Amino acid sequence: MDHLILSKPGKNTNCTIQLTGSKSESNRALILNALSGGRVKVKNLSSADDTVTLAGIVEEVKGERLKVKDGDQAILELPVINIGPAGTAMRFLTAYFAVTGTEVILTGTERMKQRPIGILVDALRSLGAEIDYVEKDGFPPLQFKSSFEQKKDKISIRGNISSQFITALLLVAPSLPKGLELTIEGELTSRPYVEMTLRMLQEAGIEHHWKDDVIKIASQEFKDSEITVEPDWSAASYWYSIAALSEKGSVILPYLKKDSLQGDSRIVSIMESFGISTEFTAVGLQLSRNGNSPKGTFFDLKDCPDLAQTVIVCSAALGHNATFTGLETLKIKETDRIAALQNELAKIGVSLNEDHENYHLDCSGLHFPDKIAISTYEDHRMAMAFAPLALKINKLEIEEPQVVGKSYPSFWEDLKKAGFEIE
Ligand SMILES: O=C(O)C1=C[C@@H](OP(=O)(O)O)[C@@H](O)[C@H](O)C1
Ligand SMILES: C=C(OP(=O)(O)O)C(=O)O
Repeated sequence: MDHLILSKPGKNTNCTIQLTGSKSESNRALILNALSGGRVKVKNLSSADDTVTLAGIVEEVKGERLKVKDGDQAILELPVINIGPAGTAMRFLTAYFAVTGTEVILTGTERMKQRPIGILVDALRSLGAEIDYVEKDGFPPLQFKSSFEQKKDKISIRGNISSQFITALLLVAPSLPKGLELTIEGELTSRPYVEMTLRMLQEAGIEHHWKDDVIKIASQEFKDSEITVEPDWSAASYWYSIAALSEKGSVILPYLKKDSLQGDSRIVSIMESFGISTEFTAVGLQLSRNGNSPKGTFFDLKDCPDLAQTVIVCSAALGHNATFTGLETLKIKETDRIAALQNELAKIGVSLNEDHENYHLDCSGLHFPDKIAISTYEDHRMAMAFAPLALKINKLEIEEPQVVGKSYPSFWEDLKKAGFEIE
């Protein structure tokens, strides 16, 4: 399907939506399951395409079907594993293949070949891994060699490009013969994702020690354990935006927890500023409008970059001028999300202007045409962040709507449950 047209005849929204499992938790759990030889079990895995892809690869690797046999014959060619657009899985598998000495080539989409990985490769090489770049230095595809011998246990890594590099190293750390002492240099971006990793390792029986910029994990065994993946808070954020743009109503999202491992649960406090109250009830999280008009004017999203599109588009649609910071990493995600937001917000007369580390949202020209078409740039979050605009625009065309599959395959079906019409 090259596009769909979204409309919302009634402006009240009342629904209960069962969200799929967290993509971030699921991807970590799959790596822990593989490294622990199945001792760490996983429940409620996400149905996100990225997780399904990673699960399939991990299954193949566990079954050793990827191993190239030399025997009497010369090795013909290495297995090529294509991770598609899944950045988290790309980074986690890089560490996994490196330290398990799995001889493969790991590649992804054209966009994946533009997403940096050099910092992680350098770190793994200094630990002793043999990894080559197949095309361009610093970027996928990567080629892994069949052996790994740990050379050292103390390494440093820059923290401000992607926390996924740090998580990737932490996940494999307990399986390293000498363990790992990781020093994070400079600022740490997306910090809650590192905390999530350490908390999940803890659930799997792995101790760590984190003081200032140094995280230590000794070589140790996983324990028999079971990880239950919580629903995805990044996915929940689109429902917050829908509630904020609806006239009235309430949305119930079962099984989301107050004490979540996911940093994107910060959407609760961010959306307080946009007039949405959250209650944790017996049936799940219930969000509803409290009648207050938007009030916050400065939002730091360094800890929760995946919320940026949701919050910026919602603020724009409410005509609420605000300043956002902590958006540096958005340029190297599924697309350059800053450029994508600027292009698409211009269609409703809103601009997002860079000013050193800040971005100012200027809604002075806000208008809602009867019909607009939103481009999605192969980015699930562009499609989902703009979809709530159907509450303001009669016919909202979303191009390449299947992009949502990356993290939230049932997104359009769920919108129908909430009274959206889709042509
Ligand atoms: O570890 C994770 O699961 C993730 C970390 C974040 O990436 P960065 O650390 O690159 O910001 C986030 O944007 C991504 O969607 C998921
Ligand atoms: C950045 C994201 O994912 P990844 O880095 O895993 O591709 C995302 O889901 O918004």
